[in-house]
Amino acid sequence: MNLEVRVIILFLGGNTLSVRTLNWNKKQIREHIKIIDGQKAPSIVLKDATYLNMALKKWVKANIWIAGDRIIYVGKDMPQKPANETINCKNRYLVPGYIEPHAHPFFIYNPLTLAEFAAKHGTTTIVNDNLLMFLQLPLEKALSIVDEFNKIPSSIYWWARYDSQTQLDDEDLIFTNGKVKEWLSHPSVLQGGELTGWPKVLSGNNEILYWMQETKKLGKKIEGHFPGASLKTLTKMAVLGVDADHEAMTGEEVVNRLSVGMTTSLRYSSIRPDLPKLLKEMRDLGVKNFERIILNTDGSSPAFYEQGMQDRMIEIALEQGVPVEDAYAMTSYNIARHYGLDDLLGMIAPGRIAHINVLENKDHPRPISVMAKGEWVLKNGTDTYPDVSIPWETYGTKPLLLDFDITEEDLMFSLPVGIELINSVVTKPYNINIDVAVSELSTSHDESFLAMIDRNGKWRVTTLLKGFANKVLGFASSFTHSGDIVLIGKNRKDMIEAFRQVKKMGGGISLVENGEVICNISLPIRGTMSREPMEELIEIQKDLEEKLKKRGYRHDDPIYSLLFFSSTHLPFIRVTQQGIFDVKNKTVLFPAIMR
Ligand SMILES: Nc1ncnc2[nH]cnc12
Repeated sequence: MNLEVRVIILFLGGNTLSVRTLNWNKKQIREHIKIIDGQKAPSIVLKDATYLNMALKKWVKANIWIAGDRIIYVGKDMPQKPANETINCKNRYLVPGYIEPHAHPFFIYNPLTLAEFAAKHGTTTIVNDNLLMFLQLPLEKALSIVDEFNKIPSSIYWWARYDSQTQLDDEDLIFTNGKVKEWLSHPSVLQGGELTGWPKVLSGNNEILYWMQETKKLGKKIEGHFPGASLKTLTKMAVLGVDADHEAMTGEEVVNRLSVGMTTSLRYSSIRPDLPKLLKEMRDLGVKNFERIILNTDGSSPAFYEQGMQDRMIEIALEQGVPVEDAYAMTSYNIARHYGLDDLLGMIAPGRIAHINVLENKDHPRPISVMAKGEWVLKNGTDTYPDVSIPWETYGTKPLLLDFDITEEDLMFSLPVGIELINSVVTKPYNINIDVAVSELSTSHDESFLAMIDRNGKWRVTTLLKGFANKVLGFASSFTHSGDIVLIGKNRKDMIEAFRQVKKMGGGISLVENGEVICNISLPIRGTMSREPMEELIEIQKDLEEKLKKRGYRHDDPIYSLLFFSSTHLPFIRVTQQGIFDVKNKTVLFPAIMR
C-alpha cells in the first residue's frame, strides 16, 4: 500500500487511529516546544538524576523536565523558567515505569484495584485481558469502560480475544465478526489473543485466521498461548502471524520461541512461578541476549502479589545474574518496543509519557517514589495515588441478580464419569464408583458433588469432583470463567445454603458448614470482582485458602481452581455451558440438562 493510501485510511479510520497519535493535541505540543525554548515553565524538574538510558543501555546523569503527563527534556540544562516543583534526585536512580504485559485483571481484584496496587510497585502500565468484559457486557458498555481507564494515572491497554476458551452455548453470537473487529480496532487495544484457540486455526478455522490478519493490518501484535508446543507448531504459529508467547516452561522452550522469532514472555505467576527456573536454564543454554525477552505475572491471584510485581521479577532476574540494565529493560523498554510503543513508553526520553520510578539503588528495583503520567502516585514511600473511580454500574457491571432458587432436585448426580482435579487447574476424567444417591457424601474420601448452574437459571451440569477436598460441605462461587455458578460439596443442604449466600451477596464466594457461614467473599462487580483494595483481598484470599486447606483442599490456588473448571484451553475434562466437555476430542460427553 502506498503511503498516501495508508495515511487516508488512518485519517478516515476514526477509532482505528492508534492511541499514541491521540495523546497530545497540536496546542499542547506547541506548549511543550515553548518549554524547551525557555518561554514556558515545566511542571516538575527531576534534578541531578542518574537515569537508565535504554537506547545506550547506560546510566546517565541528567535533569529531567516534565510538563503535565509528558517528559519534555532530558539533559544537562535546567529550564530558563523555574518549574513548579524541583526535586533533587542526587544519589537517586531513575528507571522507566514498569510494564505488566499480560494481566488478567479480574482475579477477584478489578482492573482499577490492580492498577492502584501495581503503581505502588512501580508498574504504571498494564496490558489487560478483555475476556470477562467481552463475555459479560454489551460491546458499547465494555468499550466505554475501556475508555474510562484512560482517565486514571496508570496507562491501561487491553488485548482482544478471538475465542472464549470455553464451550459457550452461543459462542457464534458472542464472538461475532463485528464485535471482534470493533475490539481489535479500539485505540487502547494493543494485540489480538491470547490465542488459546490455535488448534481450531490449525485445523482450518478461517474466521480466526481472518481476525488475525485484520490484527496485523491494524499494525497490532498477536499473542499466542502455546503450552508444550513443539518447534514445528511454533513455526506454524509464527507463519500464521503470532508475535509472542508466554507459555515456555523450560529454558529450551524459551530458546524455541526465540528461534522462531517470537518475543518470549517469561512467567512468574501464582500457578506457574517459573521465572527463576527459566532464567537459570537459559543461562545454562548460553542465552545472553535478553532484547526479545519480557516478563509477566499472568494474572496471579491476590496473595501471590504480596511479594510484589515487576519489582519482584527484576529482583529475581538480578538474583539469576541477568545484567542490571537488561533486567529493567525486560519489564519496560523491551515491552514498549514489542508493541511499537517505545515512542510513548519504556524510556526516559523526550516525548514519552512521564512514567518514572525513583530508586535508592540500581539493584534495588522497589521504588521509593513513582510517577505516573507526570503525577506522583507514590512519594517517598507514601501512597499518593489519586482517588479515582470507575462507574461500573453505569456500564452494566452491576451486582449479579440470581432471580431463582435451587433445590435438592438440581443436585441430582447420575453420571458414570467424574472430574478429578490433579493440581490447582488440571483435571482428568475418572470412573465414579461410589453411591451418590445420598444427601451427604462421606468425609473419608475426597469425592464431592460438583454442579454448574446457569447464572440465568436455565440449565445445570452435575457430576462428581475428586481431589478438591474431603471436608468441604458446601462451597459456591459466581467467580467462574463463564460467570455461571459452581457448587462443590459433600452436603446438598450446605451447597444450597452456599448458593443462597452468593445470591444474597449479589455474587461472590461462600463456604458453608452445617448451615453456618464459614467464609463469604462478596464480589459485587458482576459476581467476579471486588471493589476492595488488593491489600485487603490478599488477606481475604489467605483466609479462604486457610479454611479450605483445613477442610482438605490440597492444591495451591483455589481461586484458579474455580475460574478454570470451565476453561477448555486446559486438559482434559471441563464443565461448560454445553455440558461435560472432553478437551482432547473436542466433544460434549454429557450435555447440560435444562432445569
Ligand atoms: N488463559 C487464561 N485465562 C484467564 N485467566 C488466566 N490466568 C492465566 N491464564 C489465563
